[in-house]
Amino acid sequence: MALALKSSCFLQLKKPEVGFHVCFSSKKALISVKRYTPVAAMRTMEVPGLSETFTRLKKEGKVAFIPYITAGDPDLSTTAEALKVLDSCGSDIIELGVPYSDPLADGPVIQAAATRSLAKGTNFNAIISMLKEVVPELSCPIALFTYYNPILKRGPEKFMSILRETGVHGLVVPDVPLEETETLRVEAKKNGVELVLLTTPTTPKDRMKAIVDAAEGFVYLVSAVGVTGARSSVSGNVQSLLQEIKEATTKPVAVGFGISKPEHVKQVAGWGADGVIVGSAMVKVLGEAKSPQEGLKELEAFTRSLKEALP
Ligand SMILES: O=P(O)(O)OC[C@@H](O)[C@@H](O)c1c[nH]c2ccccc12
Repeated sequence: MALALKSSCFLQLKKPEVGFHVCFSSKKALISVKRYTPVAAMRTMEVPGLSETFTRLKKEGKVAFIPYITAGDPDLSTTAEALKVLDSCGSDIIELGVPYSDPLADGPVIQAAATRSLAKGTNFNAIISMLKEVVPELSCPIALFTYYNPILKRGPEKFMSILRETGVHGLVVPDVPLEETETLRVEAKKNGVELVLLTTPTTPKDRMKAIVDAAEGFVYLVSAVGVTGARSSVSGNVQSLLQEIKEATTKPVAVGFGISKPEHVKQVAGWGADGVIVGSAMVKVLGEAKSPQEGLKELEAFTRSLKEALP
């Protein structure tokens, strides 16, 4: 006897990757239970991590384009839209900054963005809630950028598990020296989060070697001494720094600080960088526009112009 299907429903377990489709007959008899993978979880699982992204790009002869924006500037719903715009314009990894009141490594543009964002009431938990909604819609991985304070507040273990649950693939923390990264690295690894480490033009060679050995995802080469911010040209020093790092490691190296124009992006790629990071110039376009809508439009055009300058 055929059973008339009365109702069916989807049940999702706490684990985002496991769900069940349950069917009942009109007489409330259980017909079937099928395991399924929710669409959102499928998307999250398909998105490769940072190092995997670089491996794929290398095979294709491409250089990663990595924009940075500050979360909550001008507000979190615009950040959500901006992430989608950056993703759809072909960003390979997006670095999303958590605003902080004392951003010691940041120049005026990112400082102002953090101030605007904090004035709107942006906090870590709100950023995470926004990301939980948006990450499943993105095809590129997110590297969260934060000063140490929010990590200290929650403890590295809890912090990293939050990143894992949110689908964040990478983490950049500029104010933790290598010697202090041990616990962070252990907890990051446990949670599948790649901890990116930074090296600068003034980092001694031995220390640079220790940094590249410990780095996950990619090595962040800070192109110039000082704070973040657009500069008229990229320091010629970067080419030899890249060479030194490449002699010390096979891990991918992305260059950031002061890169703000298609010419810069092209030049750094020509010097052999595996990725280019553009922060302040992006933040300026988005945060200083007449309206969020204008900002998003300009962000799209600017991203395309930078992306087109890359192989
Ligand atoms: O803004 P710039 O000069 O384009 O640099 C990249 C940068 O913004 C981003 O990676 C970043 C933002 N704040 C930082 C602090 C330290 C190191 C890196 C960063």
